[in-house]
Amino acid sequence: MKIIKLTTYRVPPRWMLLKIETDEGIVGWGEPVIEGRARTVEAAVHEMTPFLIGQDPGRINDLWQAMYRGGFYRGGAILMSAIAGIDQALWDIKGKALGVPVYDLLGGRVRDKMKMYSWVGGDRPLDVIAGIRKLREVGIDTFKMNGTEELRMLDSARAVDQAVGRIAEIREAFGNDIEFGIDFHGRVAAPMAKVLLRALEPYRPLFVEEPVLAEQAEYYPRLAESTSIPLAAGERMYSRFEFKRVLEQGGLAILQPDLSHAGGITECVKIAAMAEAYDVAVAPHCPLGPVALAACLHLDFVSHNAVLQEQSMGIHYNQGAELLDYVINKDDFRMDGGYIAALTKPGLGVEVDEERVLEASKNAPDWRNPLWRHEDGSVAEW
Ligand SMILES: O=C(O)[C@H](O)[C@@H](O)[C@@H](O)[C@H](O)CO
Ligand SMILES: [Mg+2]
Repeated sequence: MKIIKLTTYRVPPRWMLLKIETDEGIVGWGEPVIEGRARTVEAAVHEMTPFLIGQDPGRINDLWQAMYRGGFYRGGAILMSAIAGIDQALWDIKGKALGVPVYDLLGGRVRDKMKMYSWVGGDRPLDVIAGIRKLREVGIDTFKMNGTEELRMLDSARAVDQAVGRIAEIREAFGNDIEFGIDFHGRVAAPMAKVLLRALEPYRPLFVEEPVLAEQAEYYPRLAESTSIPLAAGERMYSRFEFKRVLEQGGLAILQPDLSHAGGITECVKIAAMAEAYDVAVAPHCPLGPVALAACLHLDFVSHNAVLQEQSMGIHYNQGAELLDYVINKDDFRMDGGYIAALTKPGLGVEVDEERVLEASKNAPDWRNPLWRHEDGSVAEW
């Protein structure tokens, strides 16, 4: 079998889908994208295309190594997202060619169902209680929200009380009937991280995500010493070589590699295995589309240490299209009591509605995240 064509489709709300065609008629889908940089990743995918045309799609490991090492410069959000989407599509092709779901190519399922969580509140954590109430009606009991609005490197007791007050209200309203992660979203600088973690301690969040920016990873062990709250990070780390360092230094209880940013299934399965050796859990990051989610689920179903899966249904970013709008087999993504069953169709298990994708790609917006500024006019982490 040979790869004959790669086609990219930028689609609302902010995703990009990649279709890889082969000379035997089998087609694979991937989701190479960095939110807000879809066109840059698209260019990276098209730069890799001449190398891929004519190659055997079944030699996923060799193609991955050649894409990663062959260009001399390597790693980073753009190149690893391009490789990720191509990798996902290659696994999709291999599974379809052999008539088995990707998890069966990786040794089979370690679980019967996977625990999911949903976002509540938006860029600024608003109406969280109402959001939780609504999702609990459909059996969701695990949530994630932003922990703060803009936060200065050194901010006030009032800002801390505001952040903590919201969390206190959640525990007040729902007790231990629900669990929730708090995403600091990189908005909290090291001086404030310890203050906030200490203040949140009594409310026992399930985890705090990106307690500091990924470029401040050396703080993870120090922050972990100061709190019993499990710390999570990973959406802005792009290869096992980055995750190696945070595992060696300790501090993270949960790794959150993104299957569309960190080299795809081939790389993230390795990252999950590395984490297991350090007794660290994995909870793949996935605020994206259905192909990215499917790739996450195949990793979840073969990883003993996979504990939670993010999905974007109802997320504040999904303006203009929802998680399953481009999917024909919507029922396969049904959640039951906050869990999802394995995707059992051959390959990734996503039947892409190609017509819908083509139509939507005709006027895809160039999504950008907002540029936030503090009251003094300086740039604030979003
Ligand atoms: O945890 C999450 O989902 C992420 O922090 C998410 O909010 C960001 O990755 C966003 O998609 C960036 O544009
Ligand atoms: Mg996050």
